[in-house]
Amino acid sequence: METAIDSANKEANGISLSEKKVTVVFVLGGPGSGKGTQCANIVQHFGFTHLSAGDLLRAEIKSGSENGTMIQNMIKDGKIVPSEVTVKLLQRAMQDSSNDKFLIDGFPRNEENRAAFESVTGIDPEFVLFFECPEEEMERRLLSRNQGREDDNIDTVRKRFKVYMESSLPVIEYYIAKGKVRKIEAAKPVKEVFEAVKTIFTPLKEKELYLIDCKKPVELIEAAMEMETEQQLSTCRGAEAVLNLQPASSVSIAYHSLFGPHDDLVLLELDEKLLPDVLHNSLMKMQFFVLRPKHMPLSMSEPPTLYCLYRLQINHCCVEMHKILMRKIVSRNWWHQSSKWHLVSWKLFEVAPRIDRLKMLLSENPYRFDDALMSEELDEMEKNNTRLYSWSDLIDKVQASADELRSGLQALSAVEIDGYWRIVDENYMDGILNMLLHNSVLNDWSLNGLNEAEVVGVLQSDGFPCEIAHHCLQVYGSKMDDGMWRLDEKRVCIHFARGILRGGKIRMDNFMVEWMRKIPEEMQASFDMLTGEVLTEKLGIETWVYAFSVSSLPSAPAERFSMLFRERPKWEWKDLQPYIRDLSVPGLSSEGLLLKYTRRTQPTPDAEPVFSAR
Ligand SMILES: Nc1ncnc2c1ncn2[C@@H]1O[C@H](COP(=O)(O)OP(=O)(O)O)[C@@H](O)[C@H]1O
Ligand SMILES: O=c1ccn([C@@H]2O[C@H](COP(=O)(O)OP(=O)(O)O)[C@@H](O)[C@H]2O)c(=O)[nH]1
Repeated sequence: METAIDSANKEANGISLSEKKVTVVFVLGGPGSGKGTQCANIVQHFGFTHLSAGDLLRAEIKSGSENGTMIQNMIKDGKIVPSEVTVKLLQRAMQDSSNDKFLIDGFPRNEENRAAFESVTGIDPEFVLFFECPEEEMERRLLSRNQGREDDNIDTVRKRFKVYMESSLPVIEYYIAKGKVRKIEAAKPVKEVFEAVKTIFTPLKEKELYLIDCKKPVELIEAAMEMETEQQLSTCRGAEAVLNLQPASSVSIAYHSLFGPHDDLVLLELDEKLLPDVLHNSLMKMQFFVLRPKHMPLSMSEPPTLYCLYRLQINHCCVEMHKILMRKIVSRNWWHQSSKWHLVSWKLFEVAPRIDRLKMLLSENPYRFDDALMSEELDEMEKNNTRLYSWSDLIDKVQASADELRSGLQALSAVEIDGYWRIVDENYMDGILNMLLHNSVLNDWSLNGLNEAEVVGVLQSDGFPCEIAHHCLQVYGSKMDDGMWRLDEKRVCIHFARGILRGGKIRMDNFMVEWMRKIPEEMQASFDMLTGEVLTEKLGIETWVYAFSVSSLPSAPAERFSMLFRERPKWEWKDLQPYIRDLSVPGLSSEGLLLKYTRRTQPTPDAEPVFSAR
């Protein structure tokens, strides 16, 4: 019904459909599936205007229009009224309304309806709400609808079902292929059906969103932001889209029936706490699942990070992420049964792993001399209270695959002690390295041919735990083919340089003297070794040197560049390069990175280019 305010608006504004941005949701489903009933609920909760094509046609008959008799006969026969009539009625109703959100119920009923609406109004529906209901249930409902409708008799009902199967279902299939269909299991009680409907209409921001991490880590926060742009949810290519996800690309996937029979995917189950809800078909909980490409093996001994499901809660101003560990695999049959699940959209977005988080976690509680003393006595209680992380804790907390985590741990020189991954305190490492070097002099060991058992034995007798002694060899040396270890000149020299610079900025000449004094006699240090570790600065005629290690910088490019430009507003390429060469952003070359985050200037054509903040 047009309200007084509606008419006033129309008069004042003369709004035409093309001038206002209109949101349309098509509500489709067989006759008696409950479209009208649920539309009334949606109107109340979500502020849409309900336009029932059938009601508009019946009103047209009542109004005594010239088409009245034709429409009446068609309805009596369960046939579809010509598109031009229906589209005109719908168009007029939308124009006459001051609302801009419409539920169009019972239309388009065939391909011709759909094409005519699209070409006349230029409107593409936001999505299609599809009520799926068995025919017997629809028939039962129609025959007891009791609204005095001429077409709710068994003969016309059968004809309507036939028309629905032949003409209307293809329209639904058309929208399924476009990823626009949100299917509702409509044979349940009205209230339950509405619960499912509600989750579809609830604005994304208020919803808990569940993202799948397929093949590669997924940037959840960016993904969530992207999801807020509704248009981007519309492109959907089903399971193919997941399987073909290219690095650095993003794709929206609506979960729909095209997924179901896909042979390459299996469904994985997740947190046990959620299982009862899912199994009992509580539609509210249906967002929880994970797709796993079948060709990827799943090892249950290691949590399968590659295929984890993330739960995202978007509050007013912050985005919180929880990863839910999967605990069980659910059989494939379950997947097939899942066709009744309602539709959820995801956005996948590939990014580099979050290794910074690993550094942060392990730095909370580095392994120190005290730990070595108390390791034996540390009971479980204490271990739980101190921040220690096992492999599975890290897999759970760091957004990276198992391989990426492994190389991240290696880059941090982390070591597994008593089942927990630890970074060893620098002073402690300094102590053990010095002890090794001291023993090499005492025992006349060559730093190019260290016997593992002998070194570890001696270090143990000096009070270092066996794991730490092995770790020392690993961090500062490499194992040779003959099983002996050789200390790596560069790594040892860098270690001592870092130790000196921990005290702060120092004059270059003093630094060099002290550095040479510290390094073992057999080794040769050169300042080039410290690329990416130190920066120099001219103060008057003196050159000073200070620690600025690439390993202490964040791995996210934006943060990395901001830190670099905070350190120095201008960088020459030779200085900058060591600090960015490890950055990797899927889909972005190093040139691309520079373009994105720096401004390049070249005072004269043959001068070195200089990079500053964008
Ligand atoms: N979920 C439901 N369970 C039982 N009866 C229902 C349900 N939804 C609707 N009905 C009843 O079924 C009949 C058909 O519903 P209606 O909303 O008019 O369907 P449609 O608009 O799809 O033709 C109505 O009498 C309605 O009260
Ligand atoms: O776009 C439409 C919508 C309805 N109808 C006619 O109106 C009847 C009743 O449709 P309605 O959607 O009101 O009833 P339902 O199918 O939901 O029971 C249909 O059988 C058709 O004959 C039509 O021709 N075009």
